Amino acid sequence: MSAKTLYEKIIASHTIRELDNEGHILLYIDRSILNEYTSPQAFSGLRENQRGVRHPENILLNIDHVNPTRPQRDIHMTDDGGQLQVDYFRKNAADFGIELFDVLDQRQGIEHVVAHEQGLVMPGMVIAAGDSHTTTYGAFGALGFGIGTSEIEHLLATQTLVYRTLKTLRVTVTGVLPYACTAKDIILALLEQISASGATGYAIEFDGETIAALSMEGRMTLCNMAVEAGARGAIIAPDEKTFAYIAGKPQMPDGELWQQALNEWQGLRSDPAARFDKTVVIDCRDLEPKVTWGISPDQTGTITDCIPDPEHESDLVKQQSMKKALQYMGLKPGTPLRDIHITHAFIGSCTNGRIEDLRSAAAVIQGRKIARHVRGIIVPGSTQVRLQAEKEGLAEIFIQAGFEWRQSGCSMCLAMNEDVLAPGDRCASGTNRNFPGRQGAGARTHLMSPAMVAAAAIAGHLEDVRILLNSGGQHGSL
Ligand SMILES: CC(C)[C@H](C(=O)O)[C@@H](O)C(=O)O
Ligand code: SF4
Repeated sequence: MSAKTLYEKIIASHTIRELDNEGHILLYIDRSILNEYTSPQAFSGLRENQRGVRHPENILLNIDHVNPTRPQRDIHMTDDGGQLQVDYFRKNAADFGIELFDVLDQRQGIEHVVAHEQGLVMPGMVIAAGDSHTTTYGAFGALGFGIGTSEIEHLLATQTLVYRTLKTLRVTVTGVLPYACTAKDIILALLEQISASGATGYAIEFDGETIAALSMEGRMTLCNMAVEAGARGAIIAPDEKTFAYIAGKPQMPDGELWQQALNEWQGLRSDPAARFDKTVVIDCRDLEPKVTWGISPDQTGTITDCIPDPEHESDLVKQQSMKKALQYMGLKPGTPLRDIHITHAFIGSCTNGRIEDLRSAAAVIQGRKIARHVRGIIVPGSTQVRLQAEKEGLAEIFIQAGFEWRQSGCSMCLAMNEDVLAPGDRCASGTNRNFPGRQGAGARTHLMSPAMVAAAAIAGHLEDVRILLNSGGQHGSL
């Protein structure tokens, strides 16, 4: 048998049959998590065609995109469109017998935070869902990818998908992560290196000493944002850290079954002789905290940099997109990134709304106040994350510093509820997308790690978190 990559092994174990010679297969899908925003037409399709859901027990419905995150949890949405979507979602859950995590459910949150909290993601699984950041599950050695509405309908009816196999891209990350750098900085560095389309057509496998040293939450941040490079899948081979993290989660097997599963999972790694279609190496030794200055996540710099000058860019296509970005962002070439003033600071999302993210932000914020002109908002990734942060005293640190402390949801990551920026607002954001209008029409987004958002909130402008960590008594590490 020829040597295989982990991706190829997972695909092989889920292939029902090959459909042609061009890489199309019928793929078995273990689980799916659907949200109120991308699933309505799929359910309408089932209803029109009088089809049922093949395996309702393998599907989870979870409200996260349009719900308000005001401190008082309310089951009502703020706009009629959102209310319609949620009402229909609730009806679909009831009519098709699918479990729903509604807004008052203690298990609710952003789907990519909820899934692993509940133990729904296991190494070796294939999870397809109506959301592009389903790649997050790669952190556990599962293949996760986003699908469109008609595919959701197919999946619901058959628990399978017609799938085109991808090429494989190995991203080896080496070096000890420098002080104050996080998984977010690694993924922004990768985007800068390979561009926002550098992984289109590929499934990524991350490996290397830096990945081995990353926490599970850091690995999730990395796999989550791999989709911003175009990857429809980003896997990390499961290791002892993975098994320790998932053990005991509500839906994980235990006892004899857990032992059997562990034995299986040990084999989930690429064979040493496996061939990848492409390899990229990211050397972290000189990494510094990163921020985006443009309207694509690959328009990224180091916080100590200045805005680049498009006139110095020889690639004309790139030059044009830089000009467009600077125009939208209201920025001039040569401006130090640290001189960019912000109006808002947002920490949340499925990229950086987990407990470790909140801890790293709190380490910077503790004992400080956010700048007077900055509105700071923190939206925990899930209700469980919120409760944990409240228990640990993090919420109190944020509130004392002047942040709004919210309920969980996607919120200002994509501004589909009432958390919308106004034209001209500029936000330091721990999220994943910065295209025009993402956080509100005419609003400007700078992506960075949660610790960097915290630093910007305090300083009132984009700031090097290392400066804050080095000054002021009790501070010192993330
Ligand atoms: C709404 C949904 C289609 C979308 C996605 O698929 O990623 C959203 O979650 C996002 O982050 O832009
Ligand atoms: S938090 Fe943002 S990126 Fe994640 S699912 Fe919600 S909208 Fe998409």
